Order: sequence, then C-alpha cells, then structure tokens
Amino acid sequence: MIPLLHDFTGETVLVFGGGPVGARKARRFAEEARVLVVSPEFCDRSFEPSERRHPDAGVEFVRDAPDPEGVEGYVERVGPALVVAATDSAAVNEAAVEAARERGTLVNRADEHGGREAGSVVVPATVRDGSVLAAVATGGRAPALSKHLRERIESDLEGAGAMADLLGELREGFQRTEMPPERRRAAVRAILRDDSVWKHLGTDGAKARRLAEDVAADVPGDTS
Ligand SMILES: C[C@@]1(CC(=O)O)c2cc3[nH]c(cc4nc(cc5[nH]c(cc(n2)[C@H]1CCC(=O)O)[C@@](C)(CC(=O)O)[C@@H]5CCC(=O)O)C(CC(=O)O)=C4CCC(=O)O)c(CCC(=O)O)c3CC(=O)O
Ligand SMILES: NC(=O)C1=CN([C@@H]2O[C@H](COP(=O)(O)OP(=O)(O)OC[C@H]3O[C@@H](n4cnc5c(N)ncnc54)[C@H](O)[C@@H]3O)[C@@H](O)[C@H]2O)C=CC1
Repeated sequence: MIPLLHDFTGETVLVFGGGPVGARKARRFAEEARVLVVSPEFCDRSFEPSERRHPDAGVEFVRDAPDPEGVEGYVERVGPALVVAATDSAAVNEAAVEAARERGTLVNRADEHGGREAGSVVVPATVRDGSVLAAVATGGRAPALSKHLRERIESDLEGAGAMADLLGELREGFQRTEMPPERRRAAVRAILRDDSVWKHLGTDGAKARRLAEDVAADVPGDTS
C-alpha cells in the first residue's frame, strides 16, 4: 500500500458506528471535514475538534441503527467523500462498503486488515505539526505498533511546522530574486542543518528568520 494525502476540507465524512473506534475516526476527520456519525449511541458526544481547519468542520450525531438497506439510503442522501464502517456488525459494515463502492466513494472498513480493493482505504496513525505531517502504518499487521511509533516520533516533529512556514517564505524570496536553483537548494539545506535556526523557531520567529537569511547569504554562489 502506498500513502496518498486527501484534502477533506469542506467535505462530508459519514461514519457508521459510534463506539470508541467510530469516535476516534470521527475526531480525526472532524479536524477538516463535516462528520456525520450514525449510531444508536455515540461515546464521544462532548467532542470538539482541537484544530478546526474549516468553519463547517465538526461532528453531528444521528441516533439510528440502520439495517443494510438503510445504510445504503444514508450513503445516497449524504453523498459523502468518505464512508467509515466502524460498527460491531459485519453485515452493516459490509453494506457500507458496498454502498460506497456503488457510488465510487472512498471507504474505510475498521474491522478488517490485509489487502484491499481500490477505493478501500486505511487510516494511518498521524503526527502533525502545522502543515507538516507523518503517518505510520503496519499493513494492518499491528495497529498498536503504529500508535506506539506515532507517540515516539511526536517529539521529532516539534518545530517542523514553523520550519516549513519559514522555508516557504524564504523560498518565495529566493524565487523573486531569481537565485539560481542550485544555490537555492544549497541555502535550504544549510538552513535545515543549522541548530540555532531550529532553536529560535519556537521562541523568536523574527530572530530565526534573520539567522536563516544570514545562513542563506553565506552559501557560496558556485556550489557545483
Ligand atoms: C487495518 C486498519 C483499518 C483502519 O481502521 O483503517 C485497522 C484495523 C484494526 N485495528 C484493530 C485493533 C486496534 N487498532 C488500534 C489503533 C489504531 N488502529 C489504526 C488503524 C488501523 N486499524 C488500520 C491499519 C493501520 C496499520 O496498518 O497499522 C490507527 C493507526 C488509526 C486510527 O484508527 O485512527 C489507530 C491508532 C491511532 C493512534 O493512536 O495514533 C489499537 C490500539 C488501541 O486501540 O490502543 C488496536 C488494539 C490492539 C490490536 O489489536 O493491535 C483491529 C482488531 C479489532 C479486534 O480485534 O476486534 C483491526 C481489524 C483487524 O485487524 O482485522
Ligand atoms: N480499526 C481499528 O482501529 C479497530 C477496529 N476494531 C473493530 O471495529 C469495530 C468497532 O469497534 P468498537 O468501536 O470498539 O466497537 P463497539 O462495539 O464499542 O462499537 C460499535 C458501535 O456500532 C454501533 N452500531 C451497531 N449497529 C449499528 C448500525 N446498524 N448502524 C450504526 N451503528 C451501529 C453500536 O451501537 C456501537 O456504538 C469492532 O467490531 C472491531 O472489529 C476494533 C478496535 C480497533
């Protein structure tokens, strides 16, 4: 399996099953999507996304226990970008997969592992810092290991979002001044290797930027 990124901003995600697993997936997608959870009960009703990347993002709950035909009806009416099948009923989960497949909609089935058909996607463990993200998966062999590794790499990503913002701004400047591509690459590499830029990113962004500009200015013109 090969990871791809999908922007759910402004999209709807339809989750069947409001147990711990459905709630965890709902929480994840509600960072940027409008999430509709269909379930007789929802174990995470107080949930509010910590980071809302779209005004409509959040979770709505519909109290219902649809049978397989009813599941199809929800998928038809809601027209989601992704269906999450996270009930404790294999028949209901299978109906959600079928309904999604018929509409060409992405589907995440929580009660299975191993190879999948096109359009059937897996949710990895994710670490995010600003616009930077890392995802861990184990081919479904050991999801608890994905969680464990996610916790371990959380600290590695600290400051990465601020660094991405800084480099994004500097790159625009480099492009405006028509800095040759080779020199631009060398400057970016030198900034990334500079401990004092990293150190100041979290505390004094303006200072980090000045340091980075100095590092870039010191990069030799001819790097061939
Ligand atoms: C295939 C996949 C499909 C999918 O859901 O997309 C899937 C399937 C299954 N998970 C099961 C169990 C557990 N899953 C977790 C945790 C997570 N599971 C996640 C993803 C995935 N789980 C996909 C593969 C990802 C990969 O390749 O690694 C994470 C990463 C993302 C997320 O869900 O948000 C999230 C960590 C999030 C985080 O913290 O960062 C824990 C740990 C815990 O709960 O503490 C346990 C209990 C321990 C154990 O059993 O290992 C079972 C057995 C159920 C049973 O026995 O009944 C199945 C079904 C089966 O294996 O058949
Ligand atoms: N992918 C993952 O990370 C994991 C997957 N699982 C699997 O996912 C499934 C769900 O796990 P949990 O949330 O722990 O189970 P759970 O049993 O606590 O929750 C299932 C929820 O589905 C609801 N439900 C039942 N019939 C429904 C229907 N017709 N329509 C809508 N909702 C319905 C139940 O009321 C309950 O709220 C389990 O069957 C298990 O196989 C379990 C652990 C982790």
